[in-house]
This record gives sequence, structure tokens and C-alpha cells, in this order.
Amino acid sequence: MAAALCSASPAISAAAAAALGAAARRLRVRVRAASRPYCAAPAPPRAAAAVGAQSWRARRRFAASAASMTTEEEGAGAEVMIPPDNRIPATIITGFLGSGKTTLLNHILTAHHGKRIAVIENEYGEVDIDGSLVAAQTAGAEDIMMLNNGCLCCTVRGDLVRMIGELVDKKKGKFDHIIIETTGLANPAPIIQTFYAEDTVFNDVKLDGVVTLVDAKHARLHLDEVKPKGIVNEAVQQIAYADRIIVNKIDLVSEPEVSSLVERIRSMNRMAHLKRAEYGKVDLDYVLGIGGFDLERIESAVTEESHDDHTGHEHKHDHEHHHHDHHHHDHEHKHDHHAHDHTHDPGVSSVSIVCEGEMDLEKADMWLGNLLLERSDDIYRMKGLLSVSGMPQRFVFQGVHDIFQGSPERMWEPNEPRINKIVFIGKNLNGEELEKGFKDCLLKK
Ligand SMILES: Nc1nc2c(ncn2[C@@H]2O[C@H](COP(=O)(O)OP(=O)(O)OP(=O)(O)O)[C@@H](O)[C@H]2O)c(=O)[nH]1
Repeated sequence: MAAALCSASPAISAAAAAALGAAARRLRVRVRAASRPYCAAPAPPRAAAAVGAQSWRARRRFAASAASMTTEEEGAGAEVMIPPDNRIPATIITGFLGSGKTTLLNHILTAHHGKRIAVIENEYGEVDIDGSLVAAQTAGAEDIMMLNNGCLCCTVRGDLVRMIGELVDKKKGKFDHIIIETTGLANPAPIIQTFYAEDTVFNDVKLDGVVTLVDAKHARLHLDEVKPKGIVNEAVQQIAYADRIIVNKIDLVSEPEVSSLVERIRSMNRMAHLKRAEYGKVDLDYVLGIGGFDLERIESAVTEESHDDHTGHEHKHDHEHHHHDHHHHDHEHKHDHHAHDHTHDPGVSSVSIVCEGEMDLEKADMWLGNLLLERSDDIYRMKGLLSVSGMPQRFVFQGVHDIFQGSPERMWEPNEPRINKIVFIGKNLNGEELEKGFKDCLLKK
């Protein structure tokens, strides 16, 4: 694994104190946490002290903490309570061996976007400065660091934490974005979790998004591969965790082949945006600056729009559609005729639920906590947006297995329908049960 800095232009605007303050006010939850509290940011500013204190006491209770945040806000003003999140964004690029990760990275590094990008490479096997680092140097890399190589998902996660820490300590102000390229054989879950579970990372760096490259020619083979019991199929996992999917190498296959692959991918992950590409050529704002809480796909699951190739900008909210209570499961969707076709992808699917009404945050917190206690192995990822009783902001949360984290986000617009959404991606999901659990957390009228 190695890191390189690629320079281009503006400075990081974040004042360190503000970033830490913001981090202190974002609450994290780890269901199977040890006794140590997980909100270990330095003492928060006075206005947020109550929130910070509550989150220290109750790891699984974003409800109580957020409620107190609202109360404070009524007197202090929303700007005081929810400062901008100035942490450095980090993007994870994952995808099976040879799917085009390095090609995409080169595309990003050599494009004109004005961002200075620090790259963390995870090479499996021999230490290898590959094409991306060469590109980084060509594009003006300031520094290259070599670390122990090995599989990022298991042996060198500590190295990842140290490396990010080092980048932040020594290079802060010299880069605006971190990109981590994983090995093709990595399960990205532990890497994603690093951004929530490691205080030193969480305070300074936020996960911007997970970009998964899919090799249009070979993906089927990898997805179909039956693994011994207990061994995960990395290709499936990489799709399940994605925020953005790039079906790459479409020049090598026919259109019907791509379409059927796209449909299969959609059945596993309805939350991610998906684009087709050759040589990783996508608009950069498709992969950088995603923002952790992009929930547009949840809408599209409801609106039944085209299954194909959305970009963040093409896909506008249509609030007309929010008026339906809806639970969506790929196996129950309009493609019912496919319901039992998916014998491969061992039960990996997504369930999305959208409903109107006000949430009881305390109840939702309990429900999610208990659900993850029982099912965290199967629930790979979840994201949600809540309309919370008495809270003027949208409350957003996301989780990766047994870690979930939530915080108030922007204010609700005056005429914006107050809806609640949640998406689960995982194995053996029971849509009805999840929907019932979620809706039971609504305040009864
Ligand atoms: N035909 C075709 N070849 C591509 C495309 N994208 C990438 N390649 C080629 O596929 C090969 C593998 O691409 P890489 O970018 O190295 O893939 P990777 O995912 O980084 O590979 P690993 O690091 O081994 O996991 C290279 O020879 C690329 O030039 C594409 O869209 N079409």
C-alpha cells in the first residue's frame, strides 16, 4: 500500500477546530460496542456540549441526543448547532481484479478538476508502484509513501488508519480529497467501517462514497462463483456496498449482455447510481463529491423510473411520488417474473421503504439497534432519512453492519413533503418484516 499526493489547486477551507466540533456533534453508534464510548472527539464547543455528553453516555441512542440538539437549537439557532462538515472527503474505489480501478484512478488524476488528491493504494502481493502512481507523479505528486503491503481488509487496516492520520497531520492543507483504491480481492466492509469506527479517522475524514467498478465482460463469472460456506463472494460484496457503480469495459460486450448485467446489479443494490463506461470515463462529479447521504435512488425505487444509467444530476426528486407509502423489494418489484431467478448472488438484495409521517426517533433508534444486534452479519449497508417529530432538520443516518451513525442534516424546505426513507442492502432480507418494523416507529396519530 502506498500513498501519493497529487497537487493542483485551492486550499482546504476547514479550520481544524470547526471540523472537530462538527465531528463531535455527529453521533456514532456501534451496536456491539465494547464499554468504550465511540464519540471520542475532543471537548465540543459549549453549544454542543449537551449533545456530546449524551452521545458519550448512550452509544445506541441517537434519538435522545438528537432530541436535545433540537431543543438547544430552538434557542441558539440552527447554524450554531449544525456547522458545516469540513472534514476531508474520502472515496473508496473498489471492484474485482482487472475491472478498471487503476484506469479510473488515472482518469481522475489526470483530469482538470482543481482538486488535490491524496491516493492510498492497496496492492496485494509485491510492493508495486503501478500506473496510478506514475500518473500521480506525472500530475505533480508531492509525496509517495510506501507501507506494508497486504490485504487492506484484514492485515493492514491499522496501516490505513495510521496513513490517514499521517496524511492529516503532516499534509493537511496540501490536499482536498483522499482516494483509496482497494485490491480486487478485498471485501470493502472493513474499510468502510474504518471511517466510522476509528475516532482518529472519523474526526478528520468523512467517507464521501464507495465507487465500484464492474467488468462488463467478466462480472457474471465472478458473481456466479460459488464460494465455500462462510466465504464471501467479494464481487457480490463490492456491488452491495457501492454508492456509485460503473459498469466498465462495455466495448467488449453486446448491448443485451450489458443490459442483463445491469438488471442483475440493480437487483442487488437499488441504492447506488449506475453508469456504463469505457476505460472508466465518467464525469468526475459522478465519483467525487458524492456526499455520504445521497438517497436519490430510494426515490427512484419508488417512482419506478428507468433502471439505467443515472447520474446525480440527471436524477431530480419528484415530490409527487412521495405521497405513496411504499416498500420495495427487488424480488417483489415489477420484475416479479424474475423473483425466483436469482439463485446466484446468494440472497443479496435491497429493500427500500418510503412512508409519510413523523418518526419517533427514540423508537427508531431502539428498533435499528435491536435489528442490527440480531442481523448485522446479513445487513451489509443501510441508509435512511427521517422526518423526526419536533426536529426542523432532516435526520440522516447510515450503517455498515453493526455500526450506524446518524445526525441532523439540512433544514426541511417549507413545502417539502416530510417523508421517511430507508434502504437496506444485504442477505436474506424480509421486506414485510422490515417495513412493519420501520412503520411501527412512526408516531401514532
Ligand atoms: N477494452 C477495455 N479495456 C479496459 C477498459 N478499462 C480498462 N481496461 C483495461 O483493462 C486492464 C485492467 O485495468 P486496470 O485499470 O488495471 O484494472 P484494475 O481494476 O486496477 O486491476 P487490478 O489492480 O489488477 O485489480 C488494463 O489493461 C486496462 O487498460 C475498458 O473499458 N475497455
